[in-house]
Amino acid sequence: MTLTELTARPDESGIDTAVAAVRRLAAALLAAGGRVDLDLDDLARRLSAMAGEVEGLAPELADRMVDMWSGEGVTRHDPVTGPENAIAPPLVLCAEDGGSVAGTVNLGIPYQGPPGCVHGGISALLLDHTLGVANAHAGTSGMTGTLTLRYERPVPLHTDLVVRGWQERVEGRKIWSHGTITSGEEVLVRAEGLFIDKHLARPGQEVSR
Ligand SMILES: CCCCC/C=C\C/C=C\C/C=C\C/C=C\CCCC(=O)SCCNC(=O)CCNC(=O)[C@H](O)C(C)(C)COP(=O)(O)OP(=O)(O)OC[C@H]1O[C@@H](n2cnc3c(N)ncnc32)[C@H](O)[C@@H]1OP(=O)(O)O
Repeated sequence: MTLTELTARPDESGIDTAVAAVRRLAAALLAAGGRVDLDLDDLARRLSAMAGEVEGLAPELADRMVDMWSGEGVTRHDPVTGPENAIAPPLVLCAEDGGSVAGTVNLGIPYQGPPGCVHGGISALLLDHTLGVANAHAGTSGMTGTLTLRYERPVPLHTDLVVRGWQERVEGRKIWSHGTITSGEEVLVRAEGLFIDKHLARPGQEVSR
């Protein structure tokens, strides 16, 4: 089966690799903690200088927003799949037979809630977005109205997890979608979402789908 990718796979050069380095640094700082044999004040100065260098190059926010939301932009900057977003794992979602979408992700300590486990809000974030992509894939999408999660088992860190979503049914402007996070055969989290077919205008464009 050839999997159709619905979200952006990170590029191996350019912005995606710079963002991947930032993601790695955030995880490394969290892993190291404050009691390391390193001049953290000096490190902070060097990192702040780098941040200032990039900030100084950024276009006007309004222009950047137009750029972000044009073309495939929707898949590049979001906090779940976006390779340009350092807080995204990032999750790559593919279409599956039967209309569902799914991707595998392995989450480290920046996403920790209970000891050694993924934070419940992170599970909700991954599922909210995955259901949204499943809706877009099915052809009728909208904004999340209500999202209900059932946390069946603790979600382990440092483990391959499959995040899956599919659209159940559409009635008028209401879209019901379901999803799961699984490890092997075991369902760890179940989600039910009620999305409302409403679309905000993308910056620089009329309302679009
Ligand atoms: C990267 C993110 C991109 C987001 C793009 C969005 C679209 C997708 C496009 C491409 C897809 C690609 C990727 C997308 C991936 C992820 C998507 C992320 C999703 C989000 O992250 S999105 C942010 C969180 N989300 C909000 O920020 C919503 C704030 N909220 C509102 O904007 C309104 O509140 C709204 C629109 C919900 C309703 O407003 P409205 O005025 O259109 O609705 P109205 O009153 O006409 O009700 C009509 C019928 O829906 C029922 N109803 C109303 N509200 C309900 C609710 N909350 N729950 C359950 N049922 C509800 C009524 O009870 C009535 O039912 P009935 O007809 O039976 O009486």
